[in-house]
Formats: sequence, C-alpha cells, structure tokens
Amino acid sequence: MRVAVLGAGAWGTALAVAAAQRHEVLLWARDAAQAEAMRTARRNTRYLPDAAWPDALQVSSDAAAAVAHARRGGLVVIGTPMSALRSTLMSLDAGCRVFWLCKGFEAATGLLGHQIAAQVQPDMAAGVLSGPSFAQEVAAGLPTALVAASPDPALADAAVEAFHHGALRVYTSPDPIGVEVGGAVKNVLAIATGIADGLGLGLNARAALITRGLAEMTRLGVALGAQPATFMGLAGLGDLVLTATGDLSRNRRVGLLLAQGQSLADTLATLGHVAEGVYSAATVVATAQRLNVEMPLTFAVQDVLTGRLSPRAAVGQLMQREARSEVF
Ligand SMILES: NC(=O)c1ccc[n+]([C@@H]2O[C@H](COP(=O)([O-])OP(=O)(O)OC[C@H]3O[C@@H](n4cnc5c(N)ncnc54)[C@H](O)[C@@H]3O)[C@@H](O)[C@H]2O)c1
Ligand SMILES: O=P(O)(O)OC[C@H](O)CO
Repeated sequence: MRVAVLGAGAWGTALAVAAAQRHEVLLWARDAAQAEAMRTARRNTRYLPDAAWPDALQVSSDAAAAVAHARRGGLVVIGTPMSALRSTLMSLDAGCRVFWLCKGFEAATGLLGHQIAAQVQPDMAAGVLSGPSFAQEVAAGLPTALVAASPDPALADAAVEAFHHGALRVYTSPDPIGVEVGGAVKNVLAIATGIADGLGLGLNARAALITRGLAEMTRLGVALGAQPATFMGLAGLGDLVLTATGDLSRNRRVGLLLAQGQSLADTLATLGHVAEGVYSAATVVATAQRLNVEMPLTFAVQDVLTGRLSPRAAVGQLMQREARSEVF
C-alpha cells in the first residue's frame, strides 16, 4: 500500500516510520527547510529525534505530490493538529481515502473531525485513528494498540492493512463519534490530573479524577450520539489512563506546570508541541452547557486555563460539591 502522511510532527512522523516497515510512505512537511533537513538527517530532529528512518520513508514539502502518492488505493493520513484539519481536508479530493490522527474539537466551530469532513468532503471515505499512543514509544517499537473508526468498515480495514504489524495492533470501530469524543475529552482530563499531581494531592485523588473523568466523558459522548461501550475501550478509558498518568503527555505536563504557578502563556511557550486540551476545553464546556451535561472536572480545568480560578481554588470548589450517586 502507498501511504501519505500529511504533517511531520511527532505523531505523524512516528506512524510514518512504523508504516514504512512494509509500505512506501511519503511524509509531507509544510516547511521546505524542515523537509530538507529531515531528508538529509534521515530523521525528524525537531519533533522525534530518536527514530531513524527506514529506506521506504521519503519526505517532501510538495503537498500535491504527497496526495498523488496515495491516490488510487492508497491511504492519506492527516497528522496535523486539529486546527489544521479543515484546511488539510480542503486540499484533498474525494478520490482519497483518509484518516486523521488529531484529537480535539475545532476551536472556531466546536466541531469534531468527522463533522468537519462531512462539511468539507462529504463524498470522501474518511475515519479517525486514535487510542493510547505516545509517539516516542511507537517510534521505539514498543507494543501499542490503536483504534481505527469509520462508518465504512472497508476503510477501517485499510488502516489495519497500513499499520497493523509487529508491535502495532489496530482494532476497528464503527463509532467515530465515541472515538473522537474520547480523544478530545481525555486531553482536558489529563490537564486536570497534571494539576492534581502537581499540587501533590496524591494517588487517591488521581484515581478519583480518572474514574469520575471517565463518567464525564461518557455522559458527553452519549449525548452526542456515541455508543457507551466505546468509552470503555482504547479511545476512552485506555487513552485517558495513558494521558492522565504518563509523563510523556503534553497535556498532563501543562497541568503540572500550571500547578507550579507558571502562566499558561509561559507553559505553552516552553512545551514545543501542541497540547490539544488547552484548545478543546472551551468547546467541551460550551457543548456540555448546550446539552445540559454535568462535567465538573472539565469546567474546573477551563476555569484554571482562563485564569478565573487558581489550581488550588478549583480543587477546593470541586471538593465542596454536593454528595451524589455514582451512577453515570
Ligand atoms: N504526539 C503524540 O504522541 C500523539 C499521539 C496521538 C495523537 N496525537 C495527536 O496528533 C496531532 C498532532 O500531534 P503531534 O504530537 O504530532 O504534534 P507536534 O506538536 O509534535 O507537531 C505538530 C506538527 O503539525 C505541523 N503543523 C501545524 N500547523 C500546521 C498546518 N496548518 N499545516 C500543516 N502542518 C501543520 C507542525 O509544523 C508540526 O510539524 C494532535 O492532535 C495530537 O493530539 C499525538
Ligand atoms: O501528549 P498528549 O497529551 O498530546 O497525548 C498524546 C496522545 O494523545 C496519547 O495517546
């Protein structure tokens, strides 16, 4: 299979390296100088420096060439941040088969990836590839399980053909809504656990945050039309546990730094990578308000991100909530 990966950040590069063990892969970087540097070094020194590239991985800053590489039976994989998903989809045509890797809501519209694709490319075979997966671990060849979600089972099978090999397992799912809500909300909840851990609130608090966070995520997802079981899977519980507890997470790191008293602007300036939860939190709050879904942890994170509450005040507010039944 011919695979084009659009976007040469940490995750796009890691999956390009993985796919190039068996397929002809073309990685597109928007910056010509970055593409040239990667072509020379045979690695992505800026975003994923430890992974050497297989021979079957080529790089280009020519977007049209990348798309042409994967037309007619190939697969286009969009590895940009959420903010660039719409423009990248617009650069494609309905002849492409597409998966995106980004996890979040589009800040300007509040839409998930599958809704953006339905607007921009209604006839395109499209899906989302998600699950608990730090780029560095995939690049190091460590065992990882992903989920490919699409209403089109043949397309989900194409993601399996592209990536299910060696240390990578790819499961399929017919529920892109659930998979996308899981990926977006877990990022916000990872900021919450980073804050709790940064404040030294302990392991009991972390476990409570993950469990009650899963309840929030599930409530929102079901209200948006997702299948409840999806949230017990890789894109829900799996990615929430990874991102909330793993120090490789950029979203968790944001929470840790905010708890130390660092400003959000300084935190983002030092991160060097995208932390999607920062940009999705407002949409999750607005959507929960619109659908009358209770999401106290997410609301607290947004209060900290906007500066309305300090991390410690947000925790105090959460602890004063009324007792309630645990049932979702
Ligand atoms: N890093 C991971 O471990 C990981 C794992 C799973 C999913 N994701 C998701 O994948 C997406 C990308 O994350 P990442 O870690 O690769 O990000 P990153 O911060 O490492 O890199 C972002 C890349 O996107 C490029 N980019 C930004 N705006 C662009 C635009 N308008 N057009 C083209 N390229 C653009 C940047 O140049 C950079 O190469 C995010 O939504 C993230 O949540 C990341
Ligand atoms: O580093 P984060 O917080 O963006 O998380 C990366 C992946 O989404 C984990 O699955």
